[in-house]
Amino acid sequence: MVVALASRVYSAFAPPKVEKRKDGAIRFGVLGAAKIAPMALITPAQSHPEVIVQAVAARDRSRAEEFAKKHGIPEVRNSYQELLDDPNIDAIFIPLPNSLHYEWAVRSIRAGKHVLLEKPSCNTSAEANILFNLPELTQSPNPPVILEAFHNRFHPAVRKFLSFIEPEHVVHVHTDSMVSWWLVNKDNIEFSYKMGGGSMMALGTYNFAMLRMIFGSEPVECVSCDVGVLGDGIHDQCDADFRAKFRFPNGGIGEAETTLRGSLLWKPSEARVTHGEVVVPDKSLPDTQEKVRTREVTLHGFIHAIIWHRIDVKDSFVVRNKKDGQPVSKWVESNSYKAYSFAEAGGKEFEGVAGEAWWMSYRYQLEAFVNRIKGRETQFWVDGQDSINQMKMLDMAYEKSGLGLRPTSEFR
Ligand SMILES: NC(=O)C1=CN([C@@H]2O[C@H](COP(=O)(O)OP(=O)(O)OC[C@H]3O[C@@H](n4cnc5c(N)ncnc54)[C@H](OP(=O)(O)O)[C@@H]3O)[C@@H](O)[C@H]2O)C=CC1
Ligand SMILES: O=C1OC[C@@H](O)[C@H](O)[C@H]1O
Repeated sequence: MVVALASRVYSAFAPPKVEKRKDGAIRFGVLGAAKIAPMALITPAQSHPEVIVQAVAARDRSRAEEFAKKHGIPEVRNSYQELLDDPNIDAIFIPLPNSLHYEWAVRSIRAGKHVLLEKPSCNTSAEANILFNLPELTQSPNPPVILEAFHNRFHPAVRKFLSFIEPEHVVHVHTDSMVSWWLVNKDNIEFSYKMGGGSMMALGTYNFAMLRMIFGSEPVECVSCDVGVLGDGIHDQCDADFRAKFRFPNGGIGEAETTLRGSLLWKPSEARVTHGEVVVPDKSLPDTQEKVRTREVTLHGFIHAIIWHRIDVKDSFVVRNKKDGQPVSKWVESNSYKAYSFAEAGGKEFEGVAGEAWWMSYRYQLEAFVNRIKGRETQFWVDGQDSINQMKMLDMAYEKSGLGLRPTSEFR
């Protein structure tokens, strides 16, 4: 197991470099010399024959030059806008602070570029509503493609996990995620209100997306949202951690908790789903008895599945008398699964979906993004309405927390 992990992670971060297609490769421009850009785009692009990271722009040219040199990016532009104005650039990657996502995504779309937009897509649902309903996105022919970079949703582990879930029967979900305290400095954008900071924006949004996918619906209410702040009087509009509870249309409760000041050692994120009782047909039983199943499904590692993940499915069965509910027999069936590739995930719905065990979620995401641009089929996607709904959930939680929404841009 340790050898497999080491080999997988090594290949994920140092992937085989493939030859780029002479015609039709997508040329990316990157806005900002952001920390996440190598992992989210530059490294995954190395193994994609149809992706070339062509240029980068930073607020300060020398910073962009240094970044370009370090990551083998051939061109540097003097400003973000200059990159958007370049006719040789097909797609823009936006790993800017959250408060700038909306403006630069709108500018990119208006410049006719495809957009890979870091999560969360915007600062508020009001921004998301405008962005994902831009008229350019439905133009014909060849509308630009925009994708909120919810990388983990493209990983086979998440898709396999979802395949065990029966959304209408879900009664409770627990999700947690963390970043160790030593990875996030208080001067980072995560703690700047003006930049759209907060643990829900940075990390909790993954928990929220899991809840939305598990219930297969949108929350009707944020029942509670308790936040912790640094308490230094400077960064206190940003949640350093939170615990929220949502009610979904079927009456089920989804809980999410996250911290940006977690323990020294990493704990994989976790989503634990409890189903209510379901009567399972069983012809071998007499008419006076019924078989009932309750299922618990847990995904350990829903954000960084490439490092390690495990899916546990525990089915508890009871055969009982219909008349008085008295149990006749009880047993538990437990199984664990992993899915680093769609081939490993198995099953009809994953047949033929591309991937390698060493692909990071970002690489799976890039595959889908390119396929969309090329008009090919994509098995999984995050569409504009999905991103708008995601922002609505974040709005709900921030409103409930008392911290208030992150600032909405005045750019139109
Ligand atoms: N998908 C994932 O796994 C992750 C996604 N993210 C997301 O990516 C985005 C960027 O995060 P991260 O890479 O950690 O952030 P960084 O702080 O490393 O990068 C942000 C970039 O934004 C640019 N920028 C422009 N204006 C400002 C400003 N006023 N203040 C600060 N920076 C500015 C800077 O570019 P310049 O070089 O031009 O100065 C900087 O390089 C966020 O939206 C975050 O949520 C973050 C971590 C993981
Ligand atoms: O987007 C993110 O995903 C992974 C986390 O480790 C990171 O802090 C967060 O911003």
